Amino acid sequence: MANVHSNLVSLLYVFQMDEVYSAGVTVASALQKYLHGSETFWLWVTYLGDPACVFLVYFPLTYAYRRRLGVTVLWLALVSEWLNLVFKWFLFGERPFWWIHESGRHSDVDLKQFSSTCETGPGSPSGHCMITGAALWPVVMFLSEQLSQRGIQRFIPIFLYFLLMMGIAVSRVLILAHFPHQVVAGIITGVFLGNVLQRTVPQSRTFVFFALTSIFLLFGAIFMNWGMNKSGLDLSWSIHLATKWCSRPEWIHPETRPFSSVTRSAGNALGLGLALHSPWYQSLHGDNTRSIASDILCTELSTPLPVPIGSPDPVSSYQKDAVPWRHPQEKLRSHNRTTVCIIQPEAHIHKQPIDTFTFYSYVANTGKNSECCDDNKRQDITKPKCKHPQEKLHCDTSPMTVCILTILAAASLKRSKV
Ligand SMILES: O=P(O)(O)OC[C@H]1O[C@@H](O)[C@H](O)[C@@H](O)[C@@H]1O
Repeated sequence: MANVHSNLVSLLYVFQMDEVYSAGVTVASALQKYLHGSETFWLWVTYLGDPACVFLVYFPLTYAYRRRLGVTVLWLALVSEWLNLVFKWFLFGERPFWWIHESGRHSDVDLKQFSSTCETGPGSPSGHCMITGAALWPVVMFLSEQLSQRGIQRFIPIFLYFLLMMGIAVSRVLILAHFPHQVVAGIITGVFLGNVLQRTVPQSRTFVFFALTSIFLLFGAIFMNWGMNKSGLDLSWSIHLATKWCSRPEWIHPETRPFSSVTRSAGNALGLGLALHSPWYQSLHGDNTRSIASDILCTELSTPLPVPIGSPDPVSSYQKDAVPWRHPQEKLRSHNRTTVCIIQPEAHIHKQPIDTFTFYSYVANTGKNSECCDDNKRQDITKPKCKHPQEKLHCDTSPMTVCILTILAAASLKRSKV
């Protein structure tokens, strides 16, 4: 009886969600129609809302202005980015660019995809709205406090904040990355988190606190992922749908995969600890320009920490007209053997090289190009990693980063006699 009841509830839920998604598609279709011609502008707005922008642009800028404010922005960004992923794993939100195909609605509407459309994570709530919204909230509060003597002017930062948030929301719906209710949920959650978390910023905590936070974020997500997989939930469902319905394989970016954001949050927590505690950083403190430079460097260095995001080797750097090829079943026959398909497959049509991960996923999910390679059209490039000087640089990044961070951490611990 309980089973029948829960089945009825989930049926009702699916039915209602389909109604909501359907209404969302109508809104997206209207936006694409009325905002036709200004797509480049909206792609820029989407870029302004990208969580990556918080780490690489908003954080250094606010830090240069007020050290405390900068640290608050970074802390809020990394905590809300992690929470956003957890919400997404539990809420299973669809994205319009794949939902219209899966539901069969694509024949009723004429909708276009863009270069930023093909996000590979679940859609609910919007990370652009939630993470950027949370991270910028303390900036808004700070600015309106500064203007508190000037009467009505103190509302200008709040007005500009909501204008930006609305713009980001519209851009996400327009490019089919989100349904309207997902961006609204993102803004509400972002404002709420910004408000609550700004009171918990660990400005004067030890390096060990940041190291433990980093470990918690990384392993907490891995453990959660493992637990959900064990209980039968396939958390890569969104990656499969995104690669299946993205209209161009080169628009699927590995860095949008859910686990990339975990490594970024964990890396930034560690980077923040190092920035606040390393003697190297302390010696630069006081000189604003160099402080900013060292800050950006710390963030940049910590970003590619443990990076389980698939094959790193860019295709085009050593053989422009070839795409690495490995048939999913080929794995059974030849371990660690990568071959290059001399006939340029799908990527050639779009005149743009694509990376190995994207290509594998595209083939695995769409079944396209499966006839591309036969044995005499392949060139064996066993152990291709770091073959080209440019690739070497790329491949060497992670060990180098770990090495530098370890030295800095050791020096910092020695100095503080922990
Ligand atoms: O949920 P949204 O708005 O698509 O945004 C989330 C993702 O946006 C991507 O572009 C980022 O690279 C990810 O790290 C982030 O998690």
